[in-house]
Amino acid sequence: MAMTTANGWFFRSTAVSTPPHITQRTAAHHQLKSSNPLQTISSSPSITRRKSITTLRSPIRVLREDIEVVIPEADALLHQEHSSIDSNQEEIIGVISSNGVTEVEDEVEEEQTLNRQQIISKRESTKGDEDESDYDSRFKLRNGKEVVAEKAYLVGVELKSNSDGSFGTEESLKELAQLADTAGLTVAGSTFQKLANPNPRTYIGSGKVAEIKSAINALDVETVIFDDELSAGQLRNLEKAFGGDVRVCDRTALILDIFNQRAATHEAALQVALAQMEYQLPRLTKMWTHLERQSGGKVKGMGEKQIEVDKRILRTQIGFLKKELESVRQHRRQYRTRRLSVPVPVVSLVGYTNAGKSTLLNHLTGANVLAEDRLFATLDPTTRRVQMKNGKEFLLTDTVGFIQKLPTTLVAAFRATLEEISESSLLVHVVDISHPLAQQQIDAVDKVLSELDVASIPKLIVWNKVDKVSDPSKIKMEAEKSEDIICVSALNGDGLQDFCDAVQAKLRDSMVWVEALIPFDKGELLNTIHRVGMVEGSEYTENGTLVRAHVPLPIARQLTPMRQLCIS
Ligand SMILES: Nc1nc2c(ncn2[C@@H]2O[C@H](COP(=O)(O)OP(=O)(O)OP(=O)(O)O)[C@@H](O)[C@H]2O)c(=O)[nH]1
Ligand SMILES: [Mg+2]
Repeated sequence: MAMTTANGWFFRSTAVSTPPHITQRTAAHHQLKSSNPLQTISSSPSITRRKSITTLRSPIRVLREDIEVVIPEADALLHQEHSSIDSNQEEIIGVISSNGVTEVEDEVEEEQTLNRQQIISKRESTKGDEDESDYDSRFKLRNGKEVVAEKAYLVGVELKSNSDGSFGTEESLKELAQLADTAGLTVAGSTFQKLANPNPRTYIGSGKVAEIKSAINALDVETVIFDDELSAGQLRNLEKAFGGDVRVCDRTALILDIFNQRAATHEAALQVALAQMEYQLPRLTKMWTHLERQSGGKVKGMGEKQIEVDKRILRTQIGFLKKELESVRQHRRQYRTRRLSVPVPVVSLVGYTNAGKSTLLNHLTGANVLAEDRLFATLDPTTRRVQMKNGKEFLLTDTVGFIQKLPTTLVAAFRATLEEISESSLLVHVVDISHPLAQQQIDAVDKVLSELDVASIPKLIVWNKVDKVSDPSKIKMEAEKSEDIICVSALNGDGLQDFCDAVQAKLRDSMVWVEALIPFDKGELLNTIHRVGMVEGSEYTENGTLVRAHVPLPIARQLTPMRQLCIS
């Protein structure tokens, strides 16, 4: 059965046998989970999957669904999905790959990996009732996409102890509004408060709580989003204080939600699921409240016990996820090793979200990676070959964007993906130079990079979107002061030749100087040196071709016996 609460919340019972308290689920989240293999609530063939819908829900409510669906079948589900992961993974790691964002493909794959138990539970839960059409009517078209028009109110806090001169509270709130928009929410209003210290009970002061409560009533707000991470107690107290069914969540939950919506590959989905569960684990106290409400009064002891059960279940799931992630990564490592054996230098694009990394990759390689004016358009690394006019080539990898206040659980979960960049020959830091907070964004990116052990990799800085600044020539003059900065417009192609030249010069610095005598029967090796190295000179001798060149390390290794030949 499905029912709609006063503010549009959807609840339905489930046919999967679960602890009695784990019975509520939301229809919107039902959709959300389709991008997450461990949470795949796929559907009968007639029910197609939607993307870009509002999926923001209290993390605790999300949690209940996770438990509900995954536990009975977790192991089977993991194995069942593995075959499809592999092909998907190969596609991503391969030299010429797609990041698999095509919605149609996702749907097909989803149907293929449908879990039997889920089909049964889905059928039973939909049998004879109207809940699908019920929540269908909730979706509205916005910017050509289906969303639930759900109103959010944003709250920021300026802590005196936190005046490190980076993002100001108002700027940070603006970014939070962009995040909310990306998640499909409508921002109804926002407020912020200056505090010496956060209130341990409600984070903000009681006066502010009352002010927000009035705004909630006046604006018909359904979700209040805080710009900083809140504790379980603060979340609970704020929900109580605001009353009704108003949901309270924080920036971290919002970002996790966006990642969950956007995870297009199995590895990304696993990483996000892991980050969500780790975020939820210390916030499980909400269960107790829920239990109290269900029984219509206090159920001391019982609730507490249930929390322990829930925590154990969650820890088991975290264990499953980590195991599965390890196996996916093992697979990725094999492809990486294979890729490294092809000695084409790898250049990684890093940068703040929305800086234009994917647009740059698309322009240089003719790729079709999703690039849009939304935060976190890209979650999975995509690698493509860039062929320069002079015949040289390198591999270009697009990566997930960074953001200030990046949830630590996410950084940890995505560490393996990000660590790929630590094996690249060059990092290209893409900056949206037209952004008013460009410097703060650069600092935020450098902060994440400093945690990733990439200090020894040469770096090139690209000031992108020069077409958007008010005085491009001034910006270009500024950039010319440093040989590590290149100005481009990834959108109209301005400066891309300079960019390729700068990449080549930087790559040469990371290569090894060799002089080697290549026997005539090793013509293929000579071709490779010309293709990926920088040949300074070559001459034919009786015994082969004598080359002097900068080459990538793997080629230098291959050339070792020939270098000895040359020396003797
Ligand atoms: N005017 C202008 N817009 C650009 C330029 N480069 C990218 N954009 C726009 O900026 C937005 C973000 O571009 P993306 O390429 O998706 O940015 P990204 O860095 O890959 O973002 P994430 O994947 O979210 O990390 C898109 O709307 C692009 O069209 C540029 O040189 N000039
Ligand atoms: Mg991108």
